[in-house]
Amino acid sequence: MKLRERIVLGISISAVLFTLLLVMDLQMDTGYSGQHLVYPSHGRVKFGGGENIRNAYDSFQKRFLQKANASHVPSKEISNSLNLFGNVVRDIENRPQRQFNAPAIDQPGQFEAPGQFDAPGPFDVLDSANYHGDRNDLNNRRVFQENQVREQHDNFNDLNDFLINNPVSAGGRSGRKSGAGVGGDSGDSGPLEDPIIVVSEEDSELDNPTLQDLLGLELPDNATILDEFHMRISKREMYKEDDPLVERIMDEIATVPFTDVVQKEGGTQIKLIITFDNHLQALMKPMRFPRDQQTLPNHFYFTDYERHNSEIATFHLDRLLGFRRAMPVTGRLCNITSEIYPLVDGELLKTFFVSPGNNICFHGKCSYYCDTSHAVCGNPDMLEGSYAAFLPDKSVAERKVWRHPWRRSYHKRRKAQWEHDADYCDIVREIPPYNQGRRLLDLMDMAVLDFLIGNMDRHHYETFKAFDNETFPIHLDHGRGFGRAYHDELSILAPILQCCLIRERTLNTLLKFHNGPKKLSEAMVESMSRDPIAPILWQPHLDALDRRVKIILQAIRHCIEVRLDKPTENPPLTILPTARIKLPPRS
Ligand SMILES: Nc1ncnc2c1ncn2[C@@H]1O[C@H](COP(=O)(O)OP(=O)(O)OP(=O)(O)O)[C@@H](O)[C@H]1O
Ligand SMILES: [Mn+2]
Repeated sequence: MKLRERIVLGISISAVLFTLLLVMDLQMDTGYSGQHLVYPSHGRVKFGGGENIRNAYDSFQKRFLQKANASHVPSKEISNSLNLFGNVVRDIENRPQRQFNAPAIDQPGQFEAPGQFDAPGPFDVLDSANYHGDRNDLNNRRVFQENQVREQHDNFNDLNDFLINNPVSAGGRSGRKSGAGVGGDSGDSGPLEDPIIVVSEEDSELDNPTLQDLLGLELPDNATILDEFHMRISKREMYKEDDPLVERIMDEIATVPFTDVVQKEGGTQIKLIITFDNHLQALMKPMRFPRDQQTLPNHFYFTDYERHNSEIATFHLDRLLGFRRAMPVTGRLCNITSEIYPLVDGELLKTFFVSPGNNICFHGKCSYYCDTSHAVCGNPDMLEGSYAAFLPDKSVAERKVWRHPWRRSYHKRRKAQWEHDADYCDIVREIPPYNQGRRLLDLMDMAVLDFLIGNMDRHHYETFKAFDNETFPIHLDHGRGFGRAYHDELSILAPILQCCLIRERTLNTLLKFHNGPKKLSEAMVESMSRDPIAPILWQPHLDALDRRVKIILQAIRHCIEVRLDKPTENPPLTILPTARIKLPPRS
């Protein structure tokens, strides 16, 4: 082939590959199928059609030319400019001894091993001069304490009334007469434009096929209990309420010997895929630091270490809230030397070492925190981790990946559209799959879950393809919750605050936990008490759960008051994250 022909061929292939890449990226918004979400330069969102080429170009500009916006993983350049690693090292040096993950073996008693995890009095850590959290949070702690003493219990009777009289069914939006039946206090008000509380069909048992039904799967003779669990995953939930398989799977994952350990490819932090003697598999995230260690004040949400206890606690929370959209997760203590080291090979094996303190460590390969100075270390070889039962293999049950409409920008200066567009929800409401059915309500549920745990890292979500669009979003990846016990991040509630929308059942559940007799924190302690590495949550995080339930209820109350033009005593909740000071201009 002549040189010219080769060049032409090369350019053609690049063009085809580039187009493919572009198409795949665009499809992410609609879960790899359906219509494309595109933003014209002004006005409302339109769907692919006549303007396809122009829109594709706009999207291309957004996604690629403004590259940092495109990914939830900050580039190396960003992390370097944050002096990320430097901060961590400094912080570890400054941290009081008792907070080390793996103290040298000649400091017995300092490691918070399961059973011995001596949940500190609520404020020990903060009272020490060495508090490593956000300084503002210290003030919040005082305010929260004072409020607790001063405040009378508000049982949100107005919301209860509204619940009884007002909800509209998910299919009934077209009528837009949702407020017509408003009774009680609000009986004199006119109809609402949009429903606030929606009765979803999820309570019904109808039309709830399982993966087994839809994929025509048969359980082989040697099937594991996890295979059985997978077959029963249904269109509306990962597992049925009180399904005995859930506890059985957690018990087995917590006790059965390992037979294989490999590192999970991709992702930002190290995760291991563990195979057990009974052929079950789990995704393991190792403990990084103790439960009372707050998010490092110099870390962004996307550079925060993941917390194994957050993965565990969030599974329990998801179940208590009645969502049942997460895979079972249990804690487990393992011996790195005898249970992991003999089973690993290749690149992972090369990263094992003994630290100067004689603890067994490894760091694996990943884009963050996978080097000697950020190794995972045992005490001296015992390591806590979270173990999430594996999802069905993608070859059995394919999943769709969706961009979360309220994802953050993952750029240290740029903002996401929802942060400066108060009407952002109106845009989302018109885009499939958010324009009908359950999906928008599911995002509200996800916001409830994320707000309660303080997770700011929900960039994508996944659904099972077999169930099409009228199915639950899988609740995955909760390693970044429970980092700041004295800060309630209202921006996580943006979907609820901007849409003024919540599923009736979720609101009922929140009211139930708020008014008791069992508070959410109590139900959580009870639910997590059987975990092998209980207690899972530091008391201030449990207190935060109860406090945040109330904030969500206040947000819904505020929505109703504004919609009904009622005088409101409550100031609006602001969704903007705490303003950060700016660097002064350089002369
Ligand atoms: N229980 C599970 N079983 C099988 N696969 C899982 C499970 N949990 C998560 N995954 C897959 O592994 C991927 C990475 O997991 P996860 O998001 O928890 O880790 P991560 O390091 O936080 O990744 P990222 O940094 O990309 O968000 C997920 O996108 C999901 O597809
Ligand atoms: Mn993640």
